Amino acid sequence: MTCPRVGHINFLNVLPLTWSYAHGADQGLAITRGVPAVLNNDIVNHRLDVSNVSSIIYARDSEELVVLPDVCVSSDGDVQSILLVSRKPIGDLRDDKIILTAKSATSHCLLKIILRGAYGAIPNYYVRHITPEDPIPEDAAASLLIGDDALWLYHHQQPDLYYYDLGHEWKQMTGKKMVYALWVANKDFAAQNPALLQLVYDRIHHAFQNGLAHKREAIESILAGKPFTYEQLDDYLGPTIRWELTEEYLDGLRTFYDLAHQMNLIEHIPTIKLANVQRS
Ligand SMILES: C=C(O[C@@H]1C=C(C(=O)O)C=C[C@H]1O)C(=O)O
Repeated sequence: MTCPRVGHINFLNVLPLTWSYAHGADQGLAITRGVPAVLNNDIVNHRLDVSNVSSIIYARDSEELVVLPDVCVSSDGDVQSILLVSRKPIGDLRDDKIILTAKSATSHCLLKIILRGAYGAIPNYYVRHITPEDPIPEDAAASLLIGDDALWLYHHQQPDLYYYDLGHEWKQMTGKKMVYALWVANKDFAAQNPALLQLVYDRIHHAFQNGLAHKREAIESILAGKPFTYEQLDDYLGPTIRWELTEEYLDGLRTFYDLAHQMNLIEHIPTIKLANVQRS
């Protein structure tokens, strides 16, 4: 049996899954680790069979993909790790230059929707590699960071800069939950390999449950190599980041797709097609 090729975004926001993969759940899976922008590209180009990807990618390629049920990366309000850091208050940004992290896709759209919809601003956006230690280049007014970079920045705020949590801003603007990442499978892989698809779904779904049951151990296992305290990660993983793709989260995702479409960020509003697996 060939191993399904599975992508894994190596951010702390999926630590329960990372921990489970390190404790046997990766058996029989060929796992590729990377940042969202790279894995987004890999799944669309058939270099992966299943991956967690930026949620906007499904809207851009929904004809080729199916969504795994029950798992996602989301928040109901504050997310801590999708952050706009700015030299001026958000309401004063107009046609300024804003740098977008090259790691992301969903947060780029989320920021454009929020700045246009809630603040009437249409800034000039540029995609670049940025580091949390020096987040806003000289020539720019603000920067957007995601993942562990943003979480670090969230905990190391400078008094002369302004910080905006986009999960918070989204909730304020729409009243909805927000889904940042989905697990998707290539449609051909799903159609031709139903047993392997079921295996990957079971593995990922159980791995989250198992990783969460070992939350303390999972956090302690990575503390030495990461610039966060136990308390910061305990708060981030669970109350803040959510992983259940329930109807309420799907509703938030549909609103995101609607608004992205209104702003011409996606060509059509996709119907969310769930993969045909036995739910566990
Ligand atoms: C919550 C987050 O969501 C991430 C944001 C993504 C994006 O902006 O494309 C992709 C995957 C998610 O894991 C985060 O960055 O911490």
